[in-house]
Amino acid sequence: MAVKRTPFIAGNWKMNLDHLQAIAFVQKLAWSLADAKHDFAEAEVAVFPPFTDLRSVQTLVSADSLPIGYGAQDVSAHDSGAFTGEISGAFLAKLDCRYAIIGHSERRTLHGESDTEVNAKVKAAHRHGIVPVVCVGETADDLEAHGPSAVPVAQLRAALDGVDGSRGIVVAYEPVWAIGSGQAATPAQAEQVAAALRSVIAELLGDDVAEATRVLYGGSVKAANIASFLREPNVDGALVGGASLDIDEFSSIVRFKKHVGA
Ligand SMILES: O=C(CO)COP(=O)(O)O
Repeated sequence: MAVKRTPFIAGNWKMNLDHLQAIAFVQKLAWSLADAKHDFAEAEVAVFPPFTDLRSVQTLVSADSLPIGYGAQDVSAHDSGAFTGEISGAFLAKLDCRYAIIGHSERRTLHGESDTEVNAKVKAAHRHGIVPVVCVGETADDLEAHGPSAVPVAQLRAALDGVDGSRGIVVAYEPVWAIGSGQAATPAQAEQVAAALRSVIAELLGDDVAEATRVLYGGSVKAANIASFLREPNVDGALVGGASLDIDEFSSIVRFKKHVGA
């Protein structure tokens, strides 16, 4: 029987908004969605602030029982020890983080994060009950040389090696050339890769996990294009960068059904 996957709209703030700005933002986002009578069964919402904001966001979400999830933008592959500057999944779990983004292309490119490290981080998140949001995606050169699916598929295979699928994962397909460029993939391109990624999940973790796993698209998602992605059968939401920093725009993306008449 087909599982209904709840669409997931995730806002990756990257290195933006300090903890005071984060509190104001999350409060206003919650008001905006409440005003619009957003049904969270129609779309789950989570924000991914910088590490230094997480305690403040936790306190606000918990005190006001806000229906907004949150997660970290990275997690250490290690649980504790002499790893200066790293953040353990144990600490994130203590802050009730539901998710952690792992293997974002900015970490792969700017910090040389390898497929092996991404795999170790996925396992570290699982050890602490955190759902990894595993990011994969090809560069413009990869696209030209290998087509759209080859690199994301290879990255996902490596990321999921030896992973226990019963602990939950989210996969985000983010073509590097579409990130921050204003030039999103077409919905058909996103669907093609999302379907290929779902096949990898089925092969490595089983059909039930593949059926239940949300595959997101990320890269220049805006209120104006979100509905076209969500119409695709294998695209279950979006990982939003720049547009997640604007309350009206992000709230509008979350309410994707309302503004395009989808
Ligand atoms: O990298 C992204 C989210 O992780 C996408 O960023 P943009 O939405 O700014 O293109």
